[in-house]
Amino acid sequence: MTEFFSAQGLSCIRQDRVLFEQLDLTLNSGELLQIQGKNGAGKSSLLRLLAGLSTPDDGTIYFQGQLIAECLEQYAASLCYIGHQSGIHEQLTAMENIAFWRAAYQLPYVDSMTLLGELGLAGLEDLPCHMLSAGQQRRVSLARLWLTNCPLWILDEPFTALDQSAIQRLQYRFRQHLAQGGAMIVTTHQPLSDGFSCLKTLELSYRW
Ligand SMILES: Nc1ncnc2c1ncn2[C@@H]1O[C@H](COP(=O)(O)OP(=O)(O)OP(=O)(O)O)[C@@H](O)[C@H]1O
Repeated sequence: MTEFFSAQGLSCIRQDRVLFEQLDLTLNSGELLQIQGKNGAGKSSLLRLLAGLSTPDDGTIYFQGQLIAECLEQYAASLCYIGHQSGIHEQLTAMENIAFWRAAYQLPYVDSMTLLGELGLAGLEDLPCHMLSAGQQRRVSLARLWLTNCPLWILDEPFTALDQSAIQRLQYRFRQHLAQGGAMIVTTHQPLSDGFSCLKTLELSYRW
């Protein structure tokens, strides 16, 4: 059977420092890989490689049996990557950001008011996002996870700036995605709650 996602022999060098080398990982449908490590260990750098946003110094990455370097467009269409940056248009409202993502990614209709209400943003739908707090902006950014039908999610510190209720809601969404056969790779300094039966962890050690 074709593996869902795998990487072999990955190396990454930044400013003459080897962040990691000869790194292997595999991910199957329904699995969550949590990448942990100290500040500067190379977690975001690894995620950017896995998302196809940068090129490894060595090694190969496969998605559904194909080298991602050889199918980047198709890979990008299967991937929902949310990095440190919120990725929202700050001059636009939460409603307008959702409308933009729906149009850009040709996503099916969604009741944006209801979704924003579920995300705890009721009453704030029509404010430009630059007027929202950091946690509220993060919630708008993460609304994409309720819109997307991409099978692979790669999320860099998704819990940053979120309060406990938003973290719980987000972890519930993670479980839905995994139960539907999706897979995800996440960096977080926060422990995940119980209930992730298919949790793998990878500890990146800080190398000098
Ligand atoms: N584009 C780049 N050019 C040069 N150096 C970089 C680049 N990206 C990252 N680095 C360096 O690589 C190292 C690892 O950075 P990275 O952001 O991957 O760490 P991290 O584990 O995600 O850290 P944190 O937990 O603080 O987010 C850092 O020392 C950083 O300065």
